[in-house]
Amino acid sequence: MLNKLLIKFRFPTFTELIVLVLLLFISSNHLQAAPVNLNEIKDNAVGKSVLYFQETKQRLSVDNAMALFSDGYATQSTNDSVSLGIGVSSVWLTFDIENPENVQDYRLAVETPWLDIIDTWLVRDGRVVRHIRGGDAMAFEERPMQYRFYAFEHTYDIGKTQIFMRVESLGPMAIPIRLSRVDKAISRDIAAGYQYGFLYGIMLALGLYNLVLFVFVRQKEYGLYSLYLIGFVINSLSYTGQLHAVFTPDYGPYFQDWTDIFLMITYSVAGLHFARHLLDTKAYAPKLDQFVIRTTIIIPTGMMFGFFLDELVFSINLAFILNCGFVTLFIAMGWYALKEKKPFAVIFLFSSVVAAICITISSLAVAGILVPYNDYTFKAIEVGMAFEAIVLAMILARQFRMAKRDKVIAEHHARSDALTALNNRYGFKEISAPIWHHIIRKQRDVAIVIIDIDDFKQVNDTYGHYGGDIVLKEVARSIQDIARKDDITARWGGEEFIIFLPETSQSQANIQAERLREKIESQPVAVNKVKPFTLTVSIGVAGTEFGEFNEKPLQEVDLEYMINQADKALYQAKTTGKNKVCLAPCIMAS
Ligand SMILES: Nc1nc2c(ncn2[C@@H]2O[C@H](COP(=O)(O)OP(=O)(O)OP(=O)(O)O)[C@@H](O)[C@H]2O)c(=O)[nH]1
Repeated sequence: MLNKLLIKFRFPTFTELIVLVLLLFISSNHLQAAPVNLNEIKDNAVGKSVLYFQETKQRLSVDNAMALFSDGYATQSTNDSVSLGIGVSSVWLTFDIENPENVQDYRLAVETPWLDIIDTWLVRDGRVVRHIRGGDAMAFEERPMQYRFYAFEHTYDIGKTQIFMRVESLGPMAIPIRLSRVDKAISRDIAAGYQYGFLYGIMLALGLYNLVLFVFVRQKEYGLYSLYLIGFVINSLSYTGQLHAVFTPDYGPYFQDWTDIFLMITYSVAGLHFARHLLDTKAYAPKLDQFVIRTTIIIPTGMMFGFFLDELVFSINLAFILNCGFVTLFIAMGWYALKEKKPFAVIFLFSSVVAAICITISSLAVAGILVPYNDYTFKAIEVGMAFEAIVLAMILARQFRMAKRDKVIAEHHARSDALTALNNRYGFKEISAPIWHHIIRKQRDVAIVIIDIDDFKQVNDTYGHYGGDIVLKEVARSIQDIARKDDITARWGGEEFIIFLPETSQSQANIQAERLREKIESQPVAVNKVKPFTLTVSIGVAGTEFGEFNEKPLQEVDLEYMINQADKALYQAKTTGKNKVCLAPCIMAS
């Protein structure tokens, strides 16, 4: 009829048009996808050669399915991965393999590890020559290959081999099929082994490093971060089957499924709490913080109910919800931290967004939406997570350094006097104690000088507290100027100062003290442009001569006693006219 139309060159009648449309419709129903030519492929996704349909009611036999395909009851896949959503009915797929020349070994793999049951029938000349069953629901050791994904190898004879597959799964129905020459598949496996080894190696090393830090530093962040990272790596190894192939080959799919769910929930919960602590969200985003806490209580509790009631699908859904929420909550926490100008917020948010983009790329690629399915897009999720892990580790390392620096600063503040920047009483004791013991061991001389500003109350009364503070700073500066490198200077109390002079006898210390007294006396102090006034100090000195103090060997004296003696000498200086140096045991020096 079509020929007639073309030969006569006239407009078709209405009836002819109807027939033409029907013919077109029938021919489109008899879909004929291009076969996969083994001459042309080495290592290819074959999705675009695939026809598929979904079972509607009861389970079909392979003969029923073949009949339906030959009746044209199918849809042509336009993507490398056939993708139909979550919780959908089982799918039948078919494609032809054309081998024009040599008999060759090929590996067929379905590259998502979560598909429950996959059956493949190889058909030649209308006869099933091989049936291969596998999938995630089968124990690892019962699968056609001890491999990450459903896969089998086959030697294809010359001519056409039809492939019929049935895929059943409760999880996302994404079916990326790859046909590779076995040698190519093996080299891809080796390359993937290196890539995964590298990524997981980094993540595990970071996880373990932070675990060690947690054990020694006892800071929650390190523990949570290491749980998050190690949990993620073990989860990846578990759902790709590698963990079970090595450690738990006999435990079966029930154990494997629940291990995946437990690990997924563990690392998500640890990751979320890690982010809360790192960013301190409780302080400025209490609602979000509470939401995260509740989420990490409710979902694992629900999951445990699912576990006790043996509701696998319910628990899987909860784990997926938490996993999706995980990325969103990370970004939300990062966003709040950024608004609060928290340190590390920018880099935290950046790494979370990169991870989220990578996860989306992999998900879309596997779902066959917008993003082409290939090795890079498939592994984007791992790369994204590794990137985030490294960035978070860097943040933790920086935080560790900052915490150490803060500790040093805090310790310094605890030991020094804020007004004069000299040591305070605590700092003085801390520093001088070991030197005191050293001097005793070596039988050297040592001296203590205590300085008190004369009539300081009057300074305060005349020039105010502010003026008094200026005087205190001036005296501290003079003490610093006179002191030698090894002397330990401190503010001992209100307007009292102390100097610890190692390797110095009492007579030498007396000279130093006298020098100091003269220096202060000769240096008028100015407060608020008022006429400068003169200060005086009284000083008490206690020290050894030839290794003896008050005719006692130094071993029989302690530092407190020597300080006490210097204080008594100071008291004598005060009570006998001020502006003078007195020596212990209370001998007038000048
Ligand atoms: N401005 C200022 N005054 C202080 C500080 N610490 C203590 N004082 C004051 O120092 C004064 C010490 O007074 P007193 O103990 O009577 O001693 P003084 O007036 O120096 O008399 P003498 O010691 O007998 O010469 C008090 O008025 C304290 O309030 C301080 O850090 N800054």
